[in-house]
Amino acid sequence: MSLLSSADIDTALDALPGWGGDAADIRCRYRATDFPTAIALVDAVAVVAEEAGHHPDIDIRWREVLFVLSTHSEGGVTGKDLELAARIDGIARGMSITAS
Ligand SMILES: C[C@H](O)[C@H](O)[C@H]1CNC2=NC(N)=NC(=O)C2=N1
Repeated sequence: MSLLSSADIDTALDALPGWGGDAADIRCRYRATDFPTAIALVDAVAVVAEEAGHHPDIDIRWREVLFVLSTHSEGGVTGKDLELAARIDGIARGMSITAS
């Protein structure tokens, strides 16, 4: 997949509240009610990431989880990252977890 411009990324991220980024990577920090729920979010994301063969960088701090996506082979953001961001957003919504 080819690299996306900052303008393309901004437009796509309008549909994903809480997500932001630039041509280098896209990111969102979610805040769960507690630590086990944050880990459950990471666990659910791990399943779809493994299926997709595309894996977020994840920073877990108590009940907050930061997901950072980029396509390493391309050196920036591609459609794969937008697809995974949309999947993560859907999982978080399903668990009633919102961006912090
Ligand atoms: C061979 C394998 O599919 C690649 O190394 C994948 C693994 N997961 C990945 N994840 C992310 N976020 N970016 C990549 O470029 C990437 N490459």
